[in-house]
Order: sequence, then structure tokens, then C-alpha cells
Amino acid sequence: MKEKAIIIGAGTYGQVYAEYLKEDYKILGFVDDDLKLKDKVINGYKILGNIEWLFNNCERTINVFVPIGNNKIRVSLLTKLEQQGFNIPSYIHPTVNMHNSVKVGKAVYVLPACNFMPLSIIEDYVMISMGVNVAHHTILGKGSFYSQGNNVGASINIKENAYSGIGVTIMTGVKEIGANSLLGASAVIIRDVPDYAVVVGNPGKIIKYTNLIEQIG
Ligand SMILES: CC(=O)SCCNC(=O)CCNC(=O)[C@H](O)C(C)(C)COP(=O)(O)OP(=O)(O)OC[C@H]1O[C@@H](n2cnc3c(N)ncnc32)[C@H](O)[C@@H]1OP(=O)(O)O
Repeated sequence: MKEKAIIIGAGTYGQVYAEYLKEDYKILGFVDDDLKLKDKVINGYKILGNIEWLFNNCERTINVFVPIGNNKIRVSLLTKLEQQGFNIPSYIHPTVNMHNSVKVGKAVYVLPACNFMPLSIIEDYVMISMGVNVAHHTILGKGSFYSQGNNVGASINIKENAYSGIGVTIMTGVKEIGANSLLGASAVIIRDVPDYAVVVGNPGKIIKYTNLIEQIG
């Protein structure tokens, strides 16, 4: 019998994850704080209640997934769920090619057709969209996010909550991508990126320092 699962966030990512997760879990429905969604049914799944309802009413044996692109929101919810004793499994799509030396943290989400070379590390709460390639010895830091088609070189330390837009390339030779940094769509990163930097273009250049991570995803 399939284990039960609830998905936090009924937005587009939540709906996509429901389609993947239903292969392995009995999806009970979504939890969402958006009042407009109260009592609605989305793609066949009920909105069961808001986040407060989940914490106050659900058994701790339930599996909870939080496929929310906004790093700050995802990390804060997963931290609270973990502290409160909920199961927060990872989801790795069956087409993902991951060498058995790759270390995978808690509540890591990886969509189809990603490739991970030996000895790469995926820390807790990382979210990865489809078609992302990660070379050896690279560390994807806690709570970071990778949009579709990212190409990440070898031996790069990507720090917590970094956000990488669609089609980004991070060249081997780069040592560090800063915490809370944001790599714009299609950027080609050839130098280290400081914390909170927003980098765009080829070659990638810093356009500002800001906490855009608060808003994006
Ligand atoms: C499955 C999925 O949905 S995956 C979706 C993943 N999301 C993404 O990939 C989006 C990532 N976000 C971006 O690339 C955004 O453009 C950001 C965050 C880098 C910048 O956003 P903002 O702060 O709003 O910057 P804004 O739009 O004002 O642009 C500032 C300047 O940078 C330029 N710029 C912005 N983004 C890019 C980019 N990706 N590449 C090149 N130049 C860019 C703009 O043209 C503008 O230049 P100008 O000042 O000469 O006119």
C-alpha cells in the first residue's frame, strides 16, 4: 500500500510534483495559506487547509513535501516540519542518473533527466528542476535552487539559498557561488560570486547586491 503524502503549496510547482509523487504516494491533497484557494479542488486534489491546520491537526507519520521555488519559504517550512517530527522525504525522479557516491541530504527534490557525477554533494532542502548536470566534487548548498538546464562544473562550492535561473552555466574553475546570490537566466558564470550578488549575462557580471531571494521562485 502506498504511504500517504501531503504537498505544501498548490501553485504550479506543487501541481507538477503531485503528478510525479502520485506514482509513489497516496496524495491526500494540498496545504496552502492562500485564502482564495480554501475548499477548492486543483487537478483533482483538495486544498485540505492552511499551514496552521497542518501543524495542529496532522499525524507526524505523514510524509510532507514542500516543492516551493522560493528558497526562503521552502527552507523555513522544511525546518519547522523537521523540528516538529514530520517525515520530509526526498524525491528523486527515476530517470535521474546519480552515481552511488553522491551524498544526498534531507528533503531534496530532483526532477527528470538530471545527471550527477561521482562525489558531488546535495545538501538538505535543495530543489532541482529538469535537465540539470552537476560535475564531480561540487557542493549544492543547503536550500539552494537550480532551474532547468543548468550546467554546473566541477569542485564548486555553492552556498546556502543560492538561486540559479534557467539555462545557467557555472564554469569549472569557479570556486564559490555566494549564499543568497541570484544567477540570472542564461548567465555564464566564470568568476566567484559574492553573497547576495545578482549576476547576469555572458560572461556573468554583477548588476546589484540585494536579497532578491526573498521574492523569487
Ligand atoms: C521551470 C521554470 O519556470 S524555471 C524559471 C527560473 N527563473 C528564471 O530563470 C528567472 C531568473 N531571473 C532573471 O533572470 C531576472 O531577470 C533577474 C533576477 C536576474 C533580474 O531581475 P530584476 O532585478 O527584476 O532586473 P531587471 O529586469 O530590472 O533588469 C536589470 C538589468 O539586467 C538585465 N537583465 C535582467 N535579466 C537578465 C538576464 N537573465 N540576462 C541578461 N541580462 C539581464 C536587464 O536587461 C536590465 O538591463 P538594463 O538595466 O541595461 O536595462
